[in-house]
Amino acid sequence: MTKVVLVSAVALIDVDGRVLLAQRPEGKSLAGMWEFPGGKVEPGESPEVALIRELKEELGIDTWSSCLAPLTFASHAYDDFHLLMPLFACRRWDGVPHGKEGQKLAWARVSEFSKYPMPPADVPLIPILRDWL
Ligand SMILES: Nc1nc2c([nH]c(=O)n2[C@@H]2O[C@H](COP(=O)(O)OP(=O)(O)OP(=O)(O)O)[C@@H](O)[C@H]2O)c(=O)[nH]1
Repeated sequence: MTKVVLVSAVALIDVDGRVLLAQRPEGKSLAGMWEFPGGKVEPGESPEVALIRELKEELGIDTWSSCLAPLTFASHAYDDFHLLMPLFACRRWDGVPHGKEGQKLAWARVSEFSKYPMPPADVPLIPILRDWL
């Protein structure tokens, strides 16, 4: 039976309309792929709370539930689990994002996303983000 894994992710959007992508480090699944910041929702967490925690842990920034607008979601069958991933949009945070776990970051226009290979689950999200921005 497939396990559904809930992962919360965000398109952080800067004043120029660029979106932050983070590269998955070596040694992890999908290493080298560029993804939206976020991570697994732990038991007892809402997607928003999980995202706020992950943004602090991974990027060293603070944001708030009121700044997280639901945008779309990914639903993708990986070999070993089914990913369900709400994608929020966020334009307000405190601090300057930096890769606290050594991951590379890139601010990219959606029109440049083809330069940044993304996990298969993320591919259908790109035109939605492009039309929305
Ligand atoms: N944060 C994030 N995760 C994504 C995206 N697209 C996508 O398929 N994922 C998958 O969602 C899961 C996120 O888990 P995670 O980031 O909290 O945990 P992890 O690095 O330890 O993953 P792992 O257990 O697969 O190694 C990973 O399997 C990752 O490949 C995305 O755009 N952002």
